[in-house]
Amino acid sequence: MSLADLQVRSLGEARYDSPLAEYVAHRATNAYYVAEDDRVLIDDTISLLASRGDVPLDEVPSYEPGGPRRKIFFDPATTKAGIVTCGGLCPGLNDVIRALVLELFEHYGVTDVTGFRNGYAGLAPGQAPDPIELTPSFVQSIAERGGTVLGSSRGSQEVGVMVDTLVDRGIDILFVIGGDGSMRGAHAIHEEIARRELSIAVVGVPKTIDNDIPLIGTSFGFQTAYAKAAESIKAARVESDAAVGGVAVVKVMGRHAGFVACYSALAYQDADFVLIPEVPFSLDGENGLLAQLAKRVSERGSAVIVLAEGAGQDLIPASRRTDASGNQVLGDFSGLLRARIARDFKDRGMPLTLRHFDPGYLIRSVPADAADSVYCTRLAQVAVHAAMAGRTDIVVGRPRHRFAHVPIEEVTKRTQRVNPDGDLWLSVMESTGQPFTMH
Ligand SMILES: Nc1ncnc2c1ncn2[C@@H]1O[C@H](COP(=O)(O)OP(=O)(O)OP(=O)(O)O)[C@@H](O)[C@H]1O
Ligand SMILES: O=P(O)(O)OC[C@H]1O[C@](O)(CO)[C@@H](O)[C@@H]1O
Repeated sequence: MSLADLQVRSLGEARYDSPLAEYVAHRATNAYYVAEDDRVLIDDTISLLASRGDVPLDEVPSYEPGGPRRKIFFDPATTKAGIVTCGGLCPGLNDVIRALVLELFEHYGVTDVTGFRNGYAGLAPGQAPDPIELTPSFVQSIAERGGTVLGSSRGSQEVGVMVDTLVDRGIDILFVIGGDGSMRGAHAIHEEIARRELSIAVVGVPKTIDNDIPLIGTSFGFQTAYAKAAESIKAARVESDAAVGGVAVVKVMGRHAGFVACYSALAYQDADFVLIPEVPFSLDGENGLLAQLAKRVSERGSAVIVLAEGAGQDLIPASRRTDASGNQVLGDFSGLLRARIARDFKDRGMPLTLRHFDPGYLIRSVPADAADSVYCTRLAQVAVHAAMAGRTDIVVGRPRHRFAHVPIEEVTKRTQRVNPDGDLWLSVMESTGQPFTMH
């Protein structure tokens, strides 16, 4: 694996003493890693990888550590910040908004924070309701509910128009909470800002319940989401165990990445088969899924299949994966699978009670659990420290268990997938007992 040196952009030289300067000075003398020059290799990453001989020292990524800086770029007294949430929902969005606002107000003394409504549409005049003023009292209780108080959207907006809005409103810092598409948008906004030679920081807090954004560690809300999906799998197990020839199909989100399916299936080890987009399989044939399923039901009396929504797409006729305009869409493999199971059990003369569970939107609309809420708070704090220090065109994340700044372009270059040869998939195989190949 060749790992890039992750160059972080900054708006310019830090000019003001940070309100947290005293704490930073204290930390610099006690730090696990030396943060004095704001650009260091993470010590434990180097020693771990180098000691294992996995990666040559010069290929270890140099993430810039997250955290407060002694000097900052923006004057808190005059700084105006904006927050926008884009893309699909994810547990913890309100937690991130809340923590951004509290950190800005309470630790930096920034008192002007605008919440743009309905995603990037809120940055295009006339496309969304007026922005709202975000204050500590407004955000105090918002994390009790799922979703986002700001609203979200997926529409397409002119980058130049969005930057015009930032300029018109005097915004110095834009926080973008969203998925890979939103981060591409954030990078495009940064490019336009740079082209106009403006000093506006763009900092992303990556969001995806699919956990498919690379280099950031686990994404916030992911744990809450798979825990919710695991409840459906547990229910599916109970239902199928109590039925004659009980088979349950639990469809979970995951268009291109099967992380939700893997983790939710591992949670209570209630699944017999996990199907993910990264691992192809056949329905027919001696080792195909249908034969394996019949075998499992004969032996155990029931079976639970956890299906990531993007799995099995290659088994659906192309015409059912294309919309009226010719665009590729997600085909209904769950429907096809259930039809094939019904036919197969009938052909085999086996009794069947087939149940379908679709936790779908439920898993992403719930509030964050305590662990995710903590994670959201810490990510938001790191995002505020980064922005106040003038970092731009970055996202915050926790690669290798260290909060860090990662250039936006690095996280949007590729998407993270379950490695079919990796230890997560091995755990799934061990837990379910399904064969490594089903062809
Ligand atoms: N290259 C780009 N330039 C400008 N805006 C973009 C770009 N790519 C995506 N966007 C905008 O980002 C917003 C969110 O994108 P998208 O719908 O892909 O969701 P997402 O952030 O990937 O979240 P999810 O993970 O839920 O899909 C949309 O408003 C979209 O127009
Ligand atoms: O229905 P929506 O909002 O377009 O979102 C569905 C998609 O969003 C995600 O939750 C996140 O990208 C996917 O797992 C899912 O396919």
